[in-house]
Amino acid sequence: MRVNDTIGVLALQGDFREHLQALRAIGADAMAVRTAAELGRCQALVLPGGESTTIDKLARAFGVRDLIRERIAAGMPVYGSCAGMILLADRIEGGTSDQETFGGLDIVVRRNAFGRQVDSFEEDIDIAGIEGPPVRAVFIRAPAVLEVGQGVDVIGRTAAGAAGDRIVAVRSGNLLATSFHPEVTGDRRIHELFVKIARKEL
Ligand SMILES: NC(=O)CC[C@H](N)C(=O)O
Repeated sequence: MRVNDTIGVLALQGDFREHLQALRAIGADAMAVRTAAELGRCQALVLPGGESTTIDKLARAFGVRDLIRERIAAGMPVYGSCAGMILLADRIEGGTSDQETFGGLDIVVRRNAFGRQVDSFEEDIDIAGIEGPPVRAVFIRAPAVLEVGQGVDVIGRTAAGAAGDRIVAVRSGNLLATSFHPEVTGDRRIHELFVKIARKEL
């Protein structure tokens, strides 16, 4: 019997409600996390899209930042979407000088890699490990991955078109990150992938 299957969604800022809804729609036990006690009840965590600097600042203010870092280092499964990808990255290129991340994922990201808000776009992307038609990926002032370390698998990239050939989805062990927002499309396959990773089925 599994002791605890609960997946937390960091609910300090950003589109955490959409992630909670997506997880619940596929039958996962999901809860909003704002405090250390709440994080303690979760065995996995989703870092939503939003504004990575704000989420980092609020995580410090709410006293959960160090705990999140420790749990990631200890192997907690985490999925980061957009700002969440930035927070998971070990390094940021072009970040504000005082911007730190939770880290744990050996990648270098560039914030706002596709331009400004007005340059937001959608593209169909094949994701390694996801069956069926490509995933409709929504990019909103999205980051891109510039470098991946050893042990990090690139599982999705944009086509070499207007957006360029960019790495936008990666997995490293228990950590999954996408530049885009699957929580806004109704296609639950990225969340299903994460739930399988969290349950150690993949
Ligand atoms: N949609 C998003 O999550 C945008 C991320 C935001 N541009 C950041 O740098 O944090």
